Amino acid sequence: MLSISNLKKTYKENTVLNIPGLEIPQGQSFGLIGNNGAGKTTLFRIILDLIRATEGTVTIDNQDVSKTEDWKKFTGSFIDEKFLIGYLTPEEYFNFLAEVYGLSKVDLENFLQQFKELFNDEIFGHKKYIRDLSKGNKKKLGVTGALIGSPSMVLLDEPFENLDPTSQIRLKKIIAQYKKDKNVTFLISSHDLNHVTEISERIVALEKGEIIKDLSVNERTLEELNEYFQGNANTVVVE
Ligand SMILES: Nc1ncnc2c1ncn2[C@@H]1O[C@H](COP(=O)(O)OP(=O)(O)OP(=O)(O)O)[C@@H](O)[C@H]1O
Repeated sequence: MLSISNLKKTYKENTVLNIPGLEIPQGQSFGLIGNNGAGKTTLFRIILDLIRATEGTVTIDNQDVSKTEDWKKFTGSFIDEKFLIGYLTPEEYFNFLAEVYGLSKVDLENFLQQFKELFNDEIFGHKKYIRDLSKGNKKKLGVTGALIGSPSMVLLDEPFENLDPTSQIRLKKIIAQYKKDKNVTFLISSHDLNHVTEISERIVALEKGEIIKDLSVNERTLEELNEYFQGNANTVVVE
């Protein structure tokens, strides 16, 4: 269970995140949406203790993420390319992760087998450094890296961005499979309302750092979200 209490992030006088309370139970697939600058990445970065909140707490299984380390063992994440190691090849990168997470060579081969279709023969065997991969292939590598080591919670920031349509569908299948087989909690931010609605049981929308929608996904949700963002697009900004 991830629990957020009285969370605020302020830069100078500018409050960019203000979440009085939010609980995400184990195994929930949680979609986070919101326009540019709404606070999605800020929230993920606070959850992962990459930045500190100005006020409030985030706990994972009752452990304050800013004060404990245990949650790191079962939390996978991919926020951006800085999570990768550009001077390694993909093979070297996964060997490194396997060592960190205590996977044998066979464990690693079995793990990577699930991503064979997603990788589409473009990741391995090309003697390319990660820094030279395309944006989409870097994304595939990062998302795969977030799933190594049997995490029980996974945070992915914009996992579908830069992926071709076939890869988007393949990734959705992988996420659904992980959720079904391993009861993994997924926190996924996305600008793609179709994808995020399809893979989430619950969707939270942020606007200017505040939760303005918290929906259990049903057959009406996508329409509701489209109407909401369409309404925003029709709003005339008066300076
Ligand atoms: N270091 C910083 N200093 C000042 N303001 C910051 C800093 N980091 C983030 N912000 C501000 O916090 C707000 C939220 O940004 P954030 O990146 O979390 O939004 P987002 O919802 O992820 O946006 P996007 O969809 O564009 O990725 C923005 O207004 C941003 O300018």
